[in-house]
Amino acid sequence: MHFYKYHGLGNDFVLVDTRRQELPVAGEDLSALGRLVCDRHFGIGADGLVLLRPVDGADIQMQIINSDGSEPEMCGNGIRCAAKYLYEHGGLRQDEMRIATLAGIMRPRLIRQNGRVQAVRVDMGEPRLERTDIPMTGPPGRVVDEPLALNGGSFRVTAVSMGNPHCLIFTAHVDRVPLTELGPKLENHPAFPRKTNVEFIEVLNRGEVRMRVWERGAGPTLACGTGACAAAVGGALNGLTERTVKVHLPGGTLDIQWAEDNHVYMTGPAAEVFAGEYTGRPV
Ligand SMILES: N[C@H](CCC[C@H](N)C(=O)O)C(=O)O
Repeated sequence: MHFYKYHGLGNDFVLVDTRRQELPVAGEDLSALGRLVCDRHFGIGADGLVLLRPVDGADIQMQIINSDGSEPEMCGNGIRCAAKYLYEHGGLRQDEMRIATLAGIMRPRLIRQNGRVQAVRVDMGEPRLERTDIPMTGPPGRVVDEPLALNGGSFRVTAVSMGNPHCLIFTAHVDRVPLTELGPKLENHPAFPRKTNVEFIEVLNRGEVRMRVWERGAGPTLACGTGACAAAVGGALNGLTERTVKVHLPGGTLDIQWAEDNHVYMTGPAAEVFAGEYTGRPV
């Protein structure tokens, strides 16, 4: 199976264009393929598998498989990588693209200089704030600075969906958060019927935050695009930031704008690392 390896600020993906080849899976067992391909010892190694497929009503469809084999609705860093791949290798020589995902049609726009893709600005659509849309259990309404019981205590959380669920916790010192202890407990908290991504956010000023993320189905990653979008929305909802925010992650910085049209725009890089052939046994 021919693949490309990309990353968005260190959040890395194996990218497979299924228009040109069959997948080495029996019976579409994509979960098993995702787990194997993403394994950093028994496979290629990545936070996720990005599959590009033909589709009606958009330029292409992007399907994501997390490294634990689960299938999320959307992936922000992944869609920037997909857009760059499509322009440079995938035969889509256009700057504005429409990529169908389970979270709806996303609209990346390439920012090019000297023929190379320097960055990608993605219209990530509207945030979902209603509790049932996160989804999260509890009474109807938004989840903004609400107590969530954990470990015998409670955390003040804000919940935002960008098609995939995000549990945001604002903290004074993000470097002191025991991410590997709290991440899985919050990811699997019973209040989130479809689990959740978890973001710890330190507000530096009204235009900048620092963030660490524990991703649903992937664990700690160096960056999370949908998480950065959720953080900008959550910061504004809590009155802590403006609606245009620089989100500093361990892997780098994303520029997020929650615009007046209620769409969230994410701008950041995408990097091609290598191309290769997966010659392991089919799954
Ligand atoms: N693990 C995430 C999907 C990938 C999101 C992240 N890589 C991004 O850049 O948005 C989830 O299950 O919702």
